[in-house]
Amino acid sequence: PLSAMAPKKPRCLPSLLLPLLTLLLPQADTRSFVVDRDHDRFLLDGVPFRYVSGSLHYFRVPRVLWADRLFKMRMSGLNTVQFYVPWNYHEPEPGVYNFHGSRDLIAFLNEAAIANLLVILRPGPYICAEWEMGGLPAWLLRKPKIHLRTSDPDFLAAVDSWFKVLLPKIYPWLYHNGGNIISIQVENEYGSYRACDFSYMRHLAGLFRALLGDKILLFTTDGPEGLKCGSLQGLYTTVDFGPADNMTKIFARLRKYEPHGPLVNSEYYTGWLDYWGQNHSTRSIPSVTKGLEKMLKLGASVNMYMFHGGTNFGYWNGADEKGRFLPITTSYDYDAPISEAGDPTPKLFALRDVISKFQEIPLGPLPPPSPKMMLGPLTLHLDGDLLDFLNFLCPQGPIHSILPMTFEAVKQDHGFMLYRTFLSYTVSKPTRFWVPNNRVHDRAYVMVDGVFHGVLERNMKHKLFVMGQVGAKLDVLLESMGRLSFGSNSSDFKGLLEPPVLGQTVLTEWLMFPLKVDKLVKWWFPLQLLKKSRPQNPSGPTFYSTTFPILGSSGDTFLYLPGWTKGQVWINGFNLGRYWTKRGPQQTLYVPRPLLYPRGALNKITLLELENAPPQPQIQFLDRPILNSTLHRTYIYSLTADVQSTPEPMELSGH
Ligand SMILES: CCCC/N=C1\SC[C@@H]2[C@H](O)[C@H](O)[C@@H](O)CN12
Repeated sequence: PLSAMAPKKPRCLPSLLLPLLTLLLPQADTRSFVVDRDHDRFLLDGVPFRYVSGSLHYFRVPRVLWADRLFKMRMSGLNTVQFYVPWNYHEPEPGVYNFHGSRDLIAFLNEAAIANLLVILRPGPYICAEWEMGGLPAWLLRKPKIHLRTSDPDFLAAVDSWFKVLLPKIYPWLYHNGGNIISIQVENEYGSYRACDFSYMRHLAGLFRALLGDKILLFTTDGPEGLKCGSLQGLYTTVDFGPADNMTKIFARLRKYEPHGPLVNSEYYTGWLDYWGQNHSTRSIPSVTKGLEKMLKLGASVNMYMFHGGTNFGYWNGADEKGRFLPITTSYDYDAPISEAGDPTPKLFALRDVISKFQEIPLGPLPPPSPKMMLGPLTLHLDGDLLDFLNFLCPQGPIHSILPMTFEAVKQDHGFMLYRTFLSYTVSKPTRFWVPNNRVHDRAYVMVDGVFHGVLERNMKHKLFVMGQVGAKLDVLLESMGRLSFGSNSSDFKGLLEPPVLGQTVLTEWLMFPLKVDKLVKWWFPLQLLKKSRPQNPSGPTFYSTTFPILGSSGDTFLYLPGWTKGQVWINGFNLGRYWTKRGPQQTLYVPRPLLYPRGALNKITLLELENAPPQPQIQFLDRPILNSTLHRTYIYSLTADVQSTPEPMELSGH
């Protein structure tokens, strides 16, 4: 692997010069990155070194765009890139590993080296990151009593097995071995987790040492309140905080754990995350640049979280729990210096100016924003109700159980599962259908004989009433909105976690259909030819699609779905992510140009609308994002709120 900092060996040197040059180059045996406690600094190859780093998550950026983003980070004056390794992204099933394509971690390390960036690696096993289950694989929950992030033997066995695959892969990339990885984080903000299990942290530290040797710098990161349970003897202690926090107080608290050595902020927040149904988060440029300058003046090493946020494609978003369940949006723009579409922002140039006061900035301009494309409006045709395709979505047929089973119990990790039962008596008047104790995880779309009746949602007190003849099909489509990635003191199982109740009758005898929606959407066969010819419902889970060519010049674009409610989008079979136009604040989905076929070829877009499509099922592609639809009021009310006091439904302001 290429070393990020050693000068590149020039090619075809006269043979007599090569030995001399080799003497000048830092070789693997003289390469080092260490803490100099006598002078409160890092040393790189024996020379004082301070990293100015930025976070970029390869798992949130298509591989073909990695080099572009890393180059822009280097040109911004950064000398290091920090990123997580999500366990669930690479081990989809126990013992099944995927390091190909946009999961090719080694290729990303090499791209960082080519961009002349050192690497701070954060392999977890838990990473938080607003990522599904904080990076832990959902299949861990197939053992329902497992205690995540503790010395639970089942959890440690899975962790050991994973790290015995991952860590040997990165060993050659450690800086002292000739690579660009200068330090590695153990766990993530462990001090914020209730367990405070030092046996677990010691196990991880021992495992990392056993597999990576004793030269690599291992560290921990915690918020200021988490240092007690998050730090560990032998691991360098670092903190995270943002522009509004009291840096003096926090660094003073850090000094109680690291009396000597460089001050490090491993996550200096340049922006913040967004939740569906909440306002878009931003951090002002003056506040962010002021904090960075103050830290650099102190001689601290800093990683800016995020420098480029990217996108939660597919079902990969995580969620928080702050009195209620708050799923993270598809966009992870994070109001970061490099926008979700990879464009330098004013915040980047302002930060670059600050960095230039402390270290050399690469000469040359930042690339301009990428070309953007507008298209449409396009009219989609209705392919059919989701129920029309049940045999194709669940070819192996349903699983029967007296009580409903969770996603994890049937080994469905993400997406959707249909729960079906039959009315054992005629319900002749509107009767409440509900799930006790808020055990809908996370959204349930209710149909009676295929007719959509409404939605039940986690942490919501929706009232839903149904009627039907004896023997009528009662279908409940469950959607997982992403597992808790932070703050969870319990495992976030998905599905109907308790049997629903109709009136006063607990409903039993269920069929579970795990749905392979992504497989069906990828099918070349036009969906509408598969459906039974019957009148379609005006609402409820329904597939729409169309094909379209790009006639003019192509470019990045932003899918806009005015009038649609909530659903999932695929472009040319790629799962672009969730949309929730009705709830916001995100109104558009970023479509990277490489996903689109160039002139002449037909592109295909497929929507699974879960509630209600607009009268005219049209979509557009805009040349700019809409991430901050102002929410006057929201539907969000917690389980304990009195329904009567709930504010009026939200209206989205236009832009
Ligand atoms: C008060 C915030 C505590 C949760 N920590 C957060 S929210 C945004 C970031 C990312 O999740 C990051 O992965 C965490 O390590 C720290 N952090």
